[in-house]
Amino acid sequence: MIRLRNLTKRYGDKVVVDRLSVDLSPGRVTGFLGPNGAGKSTTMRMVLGLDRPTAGEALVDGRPYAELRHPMRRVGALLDAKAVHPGRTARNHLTAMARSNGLPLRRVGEVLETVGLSGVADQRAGKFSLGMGQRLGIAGALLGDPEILMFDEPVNGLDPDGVRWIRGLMRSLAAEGRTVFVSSHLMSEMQETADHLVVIGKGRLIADAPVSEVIEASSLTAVRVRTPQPEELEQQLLVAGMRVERHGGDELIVTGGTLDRVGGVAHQAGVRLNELSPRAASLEQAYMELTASSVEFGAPSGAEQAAGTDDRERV
Ligand SMILES: Nc1ncnc2c1ncn2[C@@H]1O[C@H](COP(=O)(O)OP(=O)(O)OP(=O)(O)O)[C@@H](O)[C@H]1O
Repeated sequence: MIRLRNLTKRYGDKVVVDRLSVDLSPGRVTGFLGPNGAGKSTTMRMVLGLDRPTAGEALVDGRPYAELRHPMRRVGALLDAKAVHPGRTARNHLTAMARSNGLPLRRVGEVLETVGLSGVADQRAGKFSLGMGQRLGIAGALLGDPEILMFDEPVNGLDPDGVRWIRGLMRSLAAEGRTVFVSSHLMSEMQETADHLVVIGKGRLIADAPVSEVIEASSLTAVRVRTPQPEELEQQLLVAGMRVERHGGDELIVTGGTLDRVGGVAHQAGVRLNELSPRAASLEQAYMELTASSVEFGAPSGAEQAAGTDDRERV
């Protein structure tokens, strides 16, 4: 378990991570999302003791990383896949890591197998493609067979096959009861891979919730209803505080209410329904709304203009 308590990092005047308090639980993949510069890498670096918090703390199994007796057996991380000596072979790189951390050398062969690099284990890492480099970085993270894994943008630059492989790997690590914490900018990928999300913007917590809740909270998540009595139902839904759009003769698109609530209102009003179905927003749409006011770099998006600034309160 990773526990962040009021974790704060300042560089000069700039607050990069701002009083972040989150628990990352075992047995699930937690996606770590936020616009460029939001503070994701800095947070991960503080968990690993690579950056010192200005205030607050990042605890691994109740202790700061620096106080762990066998850190690589507790936490494995991929932060920068390029942090490998280019002249070393994959096997030598992992062997050196295993030796310096007191890990059994048999793990080298095992993790090379897990990441699919056994066939190129004796080639120099400097000659590796981006995807092979990522796999080698992941092998390093797995070397100590740790309960906690952190991956900073692990699918960066991977082909679809590699992306699918990483998804399967993370799911299986979580299914084994491990804590998996992964940052990514690929929302469709996170929607497939993560169980839970931590979203930050400008260093602050915006959301800490299951993926399904983040999506449900989007204003674009709606309920589609078809009824032969659209006027009557619209009236009752408006009275119940929901928003209704009429589409065609018998179709209503309802926002601001769950499937159950819409069904309940129809039932109470004695309105017959021919269809009652969810229209889920994508995680990307939900994310764009949530972070609209936290994007530091880049042009404002359509979602930002549409979403206003209060949406982050909803999750
Ligand atoms: N050593 C440093 N000195 C000064 N500022 C830094 C340092 N490291 C990071 N920052 C600043 O902290 C902010 C957060 O950076 P960080 O890399 O943690 O964000 P991120 O969410 O991982 O971004 P990205 O998605 O672009 O990787 C940025 O504005 C960055 O410029």
